[in-house]
Amino acid sequence: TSKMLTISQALVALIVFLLVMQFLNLQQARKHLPPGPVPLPLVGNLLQLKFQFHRDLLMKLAKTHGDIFTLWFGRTPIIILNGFHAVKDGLTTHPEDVSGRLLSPFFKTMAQGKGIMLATGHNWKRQRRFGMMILRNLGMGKKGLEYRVQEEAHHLLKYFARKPLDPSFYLFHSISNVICAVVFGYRFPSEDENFHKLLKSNNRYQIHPKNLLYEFFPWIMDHLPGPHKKAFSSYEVLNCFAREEIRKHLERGTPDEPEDFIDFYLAEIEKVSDYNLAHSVIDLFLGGSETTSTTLHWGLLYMVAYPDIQEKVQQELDAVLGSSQLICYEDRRKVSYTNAVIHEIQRFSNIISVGMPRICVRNTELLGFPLTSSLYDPEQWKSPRQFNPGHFLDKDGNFVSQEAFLPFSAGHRVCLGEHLARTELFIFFSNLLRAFTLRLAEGVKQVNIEPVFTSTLQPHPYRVCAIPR
Ligand code: HEM
Repeated sequence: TSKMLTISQALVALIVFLLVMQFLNLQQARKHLPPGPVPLPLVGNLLQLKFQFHRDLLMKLAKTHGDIFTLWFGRTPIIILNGFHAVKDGLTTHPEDVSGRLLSPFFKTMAQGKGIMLATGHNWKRQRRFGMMILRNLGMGKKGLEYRVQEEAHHLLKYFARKPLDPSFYLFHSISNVICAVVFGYRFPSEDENFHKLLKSNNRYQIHPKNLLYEFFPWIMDHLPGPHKKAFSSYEVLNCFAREEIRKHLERGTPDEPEDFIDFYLAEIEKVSDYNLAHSVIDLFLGGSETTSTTLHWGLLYMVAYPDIQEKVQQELDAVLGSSQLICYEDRRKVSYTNAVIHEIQRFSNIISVGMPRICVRNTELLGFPLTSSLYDPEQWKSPRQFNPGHFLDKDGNFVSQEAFLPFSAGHRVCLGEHLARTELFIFFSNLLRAFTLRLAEGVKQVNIEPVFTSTLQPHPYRVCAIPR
């Protein structure tokens, strides 16, 4: 036993030695990076962060360490940019340098660096340029993007006439249908079984704290059950669906006038040698569904919480747009107050409170770059923690845009769907408020405007009565 003891003592001593060495190495590495809390061996700052990136905690750390600070994700340093100036400078001063995406084991297994959102370097550039060109081409013509949005808004009004309801599913359904129409060329009826499968897959694709285990031990977790397996199988459902749609498009051949994203892509396939289409399709579906519908979900809740603001929007819409005119995105210029309210909904809900990680492509010691939003920067907004459409109005009530309004991020990877998202927000919101007055469902006394922290910030579930006007 004394021999055993010495072996185990030697093991313990070795482990302690390695931990101390790692601690010292970390201290050495920290000297070349922005300041930040002291990292521990193995976990870095993950214990202090409670294994998540929480907006308020990050903003608190910025108060102590400055607007550019370093956190350690295990042995990987991650630079956090906080507030307008740090975010803007960090993403736009050398935009090319920070245009990489952190391809962690979890995301690597999922998308293999293909498509747009999780790709880096040459492949990303080509897929992104291609995606943007197609969306621009689809924007033109009678069946263009705006037409699709108007069509979906029209369907949504029918659902809202049933009351009281939890609006989240209907919003999500309509917004994903816009993407389906754009990408696949058709919309799904609400009862379609395939569509429900797709929507369910979208919900599961989230960065679950438990998936962190996969980031550290992918080779072990590959053989164990857990939320990572669910996320992978959901992604596979989307992947199969996308591939099946591509097959159908190939079978029927490309029409002379391409009608949807897949048509355009296939018409160009000879010019783009490799096959990233399925992943680009998934990126548009994932990037374009939950984001916009969650923003609208917040918007309706704020209207219930602030009925005087709701009434002012309705008065403006009635006076300027009338009760039956088809609402176009261009109309936003005529309704300053409504436009300001929509911007304030995006600012205040701050749904992507910690942005998508970037990596430096020039620096060999790649750094991650999640960033807290500039939307709550006290130096940029009069009352950052209050819902106040005045943030976007001058003293005469005209709409004014604000530099610090960066919900779609900035630089070379700025959101690809920004124009579509803005069109959707305006057309959906104006149509809903023109048609209905929103009130809390009977018996519900309180409105909770605090967020639930998931991958995007979500409102707590609520039910509204949509009273036809
Ligand atoms: C309110 C709605 C939306 C918000 C707040 C939003 C926000 C964002 C943000 C913050 C990023 C990360 C940019 C970065 O890396 O810095 C992003 C990327 C992206 N978004 Fe959106 N988005 C919205 C709607 C959409 C829509 C409708 C689409 C689809 C057409 C879309 C497609 C994408 C894609 C493909 C990317 C990846 C771009 C790249 O990595 O190059 N988004 N979005």
